[in-house]
Order: sequence, then structure tokens, then C-alpha cells
Amino acid sequence: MINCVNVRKKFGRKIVLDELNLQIDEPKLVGLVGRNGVGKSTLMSLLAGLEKPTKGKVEVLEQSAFDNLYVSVNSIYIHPNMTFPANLSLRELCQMGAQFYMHWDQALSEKLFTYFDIPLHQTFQQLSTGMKSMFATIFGLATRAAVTLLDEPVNGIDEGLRKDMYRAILKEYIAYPRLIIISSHLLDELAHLLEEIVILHDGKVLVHDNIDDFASSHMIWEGELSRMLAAYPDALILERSPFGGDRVLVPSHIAGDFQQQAISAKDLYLYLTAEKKGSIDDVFSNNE
Ligand SMILES: Nc1ncnc2c1ncn2[C@@H]1O[C@H](COP(=O)(O)OP(=O)(O)OP(=O)(O)O)[C@@H](O)[C@H]1O
Repeated sequence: MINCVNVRKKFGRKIVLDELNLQIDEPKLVGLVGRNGVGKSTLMSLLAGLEKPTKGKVEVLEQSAFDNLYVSVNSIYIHPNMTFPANLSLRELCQMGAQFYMHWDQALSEKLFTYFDIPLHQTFQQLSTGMKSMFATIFGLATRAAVTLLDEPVNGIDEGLRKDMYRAILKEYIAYPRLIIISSHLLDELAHLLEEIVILHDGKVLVHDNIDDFASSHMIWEGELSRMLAAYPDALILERSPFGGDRVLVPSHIAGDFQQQAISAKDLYLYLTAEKKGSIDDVFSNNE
């Protein structure tokens, strides 16, 4: 359904994505994660055909994505900075959506708008930040587009309603499977929904895996650091303890006679993408 081959994307002299490869062949619920500024939105814009790759190939539904009407009518890209025509009410926007997207689900959108209390007589600009996200995400789901790209879909939504929105996404996906890619920083909230995870790091896909396989791919050893490093020199040191309980991260297939702990997908993602530039305490250390 999507195929990115050796994709590079530059803005001016800044290379954001480079030699990025990603292929997804069937409907899936996929989480796209990565640290701030790594290029998640850029990748989604490329998939939506809004941006042209500087180099390489971006195909969606087997067609080159950039500026392609077939890709436009079969995909939707919802993101926090999106705008809608200021002179149209939300109801009118939905009528336009129904004309453009042939699988538009009017009944679903009406039920969700009612549940989330979205005032359809207002314009998009009149909504609060959280309501904008709710409207846009429901709009995205109602399109039933084969490729649905949700960039930070719960941006600004309070915690209780976020859970409802995740559930709405999951139920819609189960009822009408399609490729839904969700970018988010809230991997702990999202992980239970996802089938696959894609981690962007240094302009590339660092991990593309089944979410459960990803979480179980590593484990934490606790013990004496020198012994653990002797058993596995490439272990990532997570924590030094003056009392002997040092902690390191190792791939799960490595055998070692140490206390072992499972790790959550969120923590593993954070460790694998950590920048090694000291801690926030170092920034303040001269002032203390
Ligand atoms: N149109 C543009 N012109 C110039 N630079 C851009 C443009 N779009 C994105 N960038 C730059 O590309 C980089 C990646 O931005 P992008 O928004 O894709 O990252 P992101 O992973 O979605 O970030 P975040 O998690 O903070 O939302 C950033 O350095 C950003 O400044």
C-alpha cells in the first residue's frame, strides 16, 4: 500500500530524511514515532503527495504519490496545522468531504460528532485546539480512505476523551480495515492499539516491527556492571547504582546470569532514540 525506496527529503540545505525505506503491503494499524523534528510529518506529507521527495521513490497504492489525484482521493492526511475554508461550517465541510471521498461514512461521522459534542454549525476556526483535533480525526475516519494518515490525532484532547478517540480509531479500523498510520509522542497510550511500530531516527527507519515483537526484542539486566559488560560488551548502560544494582539493556536472545526484567515498548523506544548529550541537570549545574 505504501512503498518508500531510498527517500531523501531536503529543505534548503537541511537533510531531514535520507535513504529512508519503508514498505507496508496490507491494511494495518501502525504507529509512527520519533523524537521532535525527526521528520514524521515530513514523511506523512510525502505519503499524502503534498511534498516531492528530493531523491528516491514514494509510492502509495502503487502510484507515485506526489501531486496525484488518485492518491488524493484514496488518502487523507490529518495534522495539527491543517486549515479548512473559513467561510464554511463544519456541517458544510462534511458535505464537501462526502462529495470528494466515495466511501464517506455519514452515519459514523454524525454519531461521533454527537458523542464528542462537536458543534457542527460553527466553523473550524471557532473550535478550541482539542475540538479541532477531534473534528479533524473524525473527518479522517469518516473518509474511510484506504491510506489514512493521522499526525498527532489527539493533540490538545484531554485524557478522558483521548481514550475514547483511540477506541473510535480502533473500532473503525476493525470494522473497515485500511492502512492507518498514527504519529504520536504518546506511545504508552497508543501501544495497545497498534499492530506495527515504525521508529524514525537520524532520517531513517530505525525499526519497523510488530509491536509485541518489538517490545520483547530487548530486556533489562540488573547486576554488577563489569560482569554484565563482560557478558555482552554492547549492552546499553541505563543506570549506575552505588549499591550494585546497575541496569543495562540487551537484546533478548543474549544469555546472561543476571536478574532480568521486561521493558515496555515506550521505554525501549526512548532508550533506542536517546541523544547522548548529558542530562537536563547539566544545563543548570553552573548555577547551583
Ligand atoms: N516546509 C519546511 N521548510 C523548511 N523546513 C522544514 C519544513 N518542513 C519541515 N521542516 C524541517 O524538517 C524537520 C522535520 O520536521 P517534521 O515536522 O517533519 O518533524 P516531526 O518529527 O514531525 O517533529 P515533531 O515531533 O516536533 O512534530 C524539522 O527540522 C523542520 O524544521
